[in-house]
Amino acid sequence: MNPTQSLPYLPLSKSLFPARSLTRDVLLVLGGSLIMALAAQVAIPTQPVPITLQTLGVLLVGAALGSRLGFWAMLAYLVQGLVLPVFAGGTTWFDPGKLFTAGYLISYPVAAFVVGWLVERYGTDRSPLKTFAAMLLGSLIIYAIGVTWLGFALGSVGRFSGLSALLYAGMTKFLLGDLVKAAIAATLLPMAWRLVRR
Ligand SMILES: O=C(O)CCCC[C@@H]1SC[C@@H]2NC(=O)N[C@@H]21
Repeated sequence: MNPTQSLPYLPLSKSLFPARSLTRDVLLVLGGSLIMALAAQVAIPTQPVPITLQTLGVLLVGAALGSRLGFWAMLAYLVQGLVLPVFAGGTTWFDPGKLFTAGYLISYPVAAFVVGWLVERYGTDRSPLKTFAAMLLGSLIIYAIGVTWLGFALGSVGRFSGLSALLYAGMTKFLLGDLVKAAIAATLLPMAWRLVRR
């Protein structure tokens, strides 16, 4: 049995396309990974970690696809990065900068799963405030994994210069942007639901 079957709320995509089929799921997963690839191209190349729209993409795709498909969409995105320039600023896994940003990328399936599960369990995407809170939790997961990885990566090349420098380079400088992204998601998702219910 599908473990998410008994959860009380449908994510947006399954409400729009209720007929279950493998084709629907594959198209949603590919669509989700395409949104990520596009979001990654909106990037400001700061060092060692760029500013990008990926976090907004992860959280929106996770909420709209639900836990299972959101997870698979992020996994598909990570696999595409082996051969296609789908990561920040048109890069692949073979870009040297991935030494520092791989932790963020690896966190995306986990964050999308958790945000999708919150939607399916509590209907968080129906309310701006709950969407905002779910986005912050998703971001926390991304930073927990991303910053930990970044610390080890900087250490491995002799560039680790203390916890506060690490937190600034890997998290603090992005926080204002994250609040804006969470606010955008908190506006878009409940608005989409209002349109769907018409
Ligand atoms: O190399 C990549 O494609 C991944 C880039 C990771 C960017 C991280 S995600 C969280 C934080 N917010 C941003 O805007 N940038 C960093």
